[in-house]
Amino acid sequence: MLSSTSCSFYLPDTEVQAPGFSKGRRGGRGCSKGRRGGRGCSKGRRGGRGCRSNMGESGVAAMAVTYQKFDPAAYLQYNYTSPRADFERQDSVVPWKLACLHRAFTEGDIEGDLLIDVGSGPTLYQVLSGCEIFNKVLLTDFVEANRQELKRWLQGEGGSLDWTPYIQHVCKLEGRSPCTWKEKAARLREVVSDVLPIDVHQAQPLAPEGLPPQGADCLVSCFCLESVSPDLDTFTKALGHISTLLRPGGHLLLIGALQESYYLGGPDLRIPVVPLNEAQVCAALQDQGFSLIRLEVYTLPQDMKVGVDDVCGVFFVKARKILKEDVRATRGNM
Ligand SMILES: C[S@@+](CC[C@H](N)C(=O)[O-])C[C@H]1O[C@@H](n2cnc3c(N)ncnc32)[C@H](O)[C@@H]1O
Repeated sequence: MLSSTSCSFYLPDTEVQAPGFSKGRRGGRGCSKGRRGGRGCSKGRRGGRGCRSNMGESGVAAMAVTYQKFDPAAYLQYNYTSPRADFERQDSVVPWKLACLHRAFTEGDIEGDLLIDVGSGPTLYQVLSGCEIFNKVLLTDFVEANRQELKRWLQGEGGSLDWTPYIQHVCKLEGRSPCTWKEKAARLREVVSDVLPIDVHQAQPLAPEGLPPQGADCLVSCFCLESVSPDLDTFTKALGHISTLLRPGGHLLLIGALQESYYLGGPDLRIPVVPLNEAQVCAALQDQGFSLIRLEVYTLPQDMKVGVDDVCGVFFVKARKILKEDVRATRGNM
């Protein structure tokens, strides 16, 4: 059985409930430890707004420098091979992420033309379900080496990781034979129209050329915002920046680390992460105009803690960008 739970949160004006979910074995708040809850001047629910300023900005600049040393092949080896990606194991984290994404994409409420993946890194797993729904998918990353890694796979040159077992696994989730994996790989190569540079710390994270003015129909982003933000305030702001890429009413699928303070982006490259708990994720979403549909939590089994980070769990969020008229109605009620 997966160490997965769905959670309910009661925010000031929103009841956040996981519809149609039964509580998991742990029945509650997953891996919230309350042990760190933010860095530097972060305090309480939102993490001390008053102290943002130079600290956040210099932290962002320092992270940009650190990321120039990111090693795609090492990162893939640490996080996307066994035991974290063991398709024979029900409680392995990668199959859990693929199942969350598959379910979210196939519930019938996500549709449109354009899917943007924010901070793709060197990975493709996050768009394996969405590529069947959207005719256009944009992959994005800050680091040139990651964009090159993705382009190599898209051009059929292989790459640092063999994605075949991932594609086969998603074929199975879709009720198809794993033997059809080549069709799915071809579909992905067909619909990914570009691999673009992005910076989530900019008010306009992507160059606007070629993007529809109304925004994408769906965003997916995995392990990006908390891994590039020096504090909770910067994380929340980055969420607001990527929200500008999404049309009102569009969906956001967000996967991230819980209570993680660092991960390895290469041998000897410790990248700091803002440690988050579920309530902070929910508060940031509400702050930036998202209405939460579902939050699920996966707790890492002991043997999945392989020493490349201090992650404790993983959250999966399905949310919707609030329509302008709903924002007005919400404000009217305040
Ligand atoms: C932990 S990795 C996540 C990669 C991948 N999405 C995954 O699920 O494994 C964080 C990614 O954020 C990217 N990144 C770093 N700074 C960024 C920024 N300012 N804006 C957007 N992405 C950034 C990194 O290059 C890296 O690929």
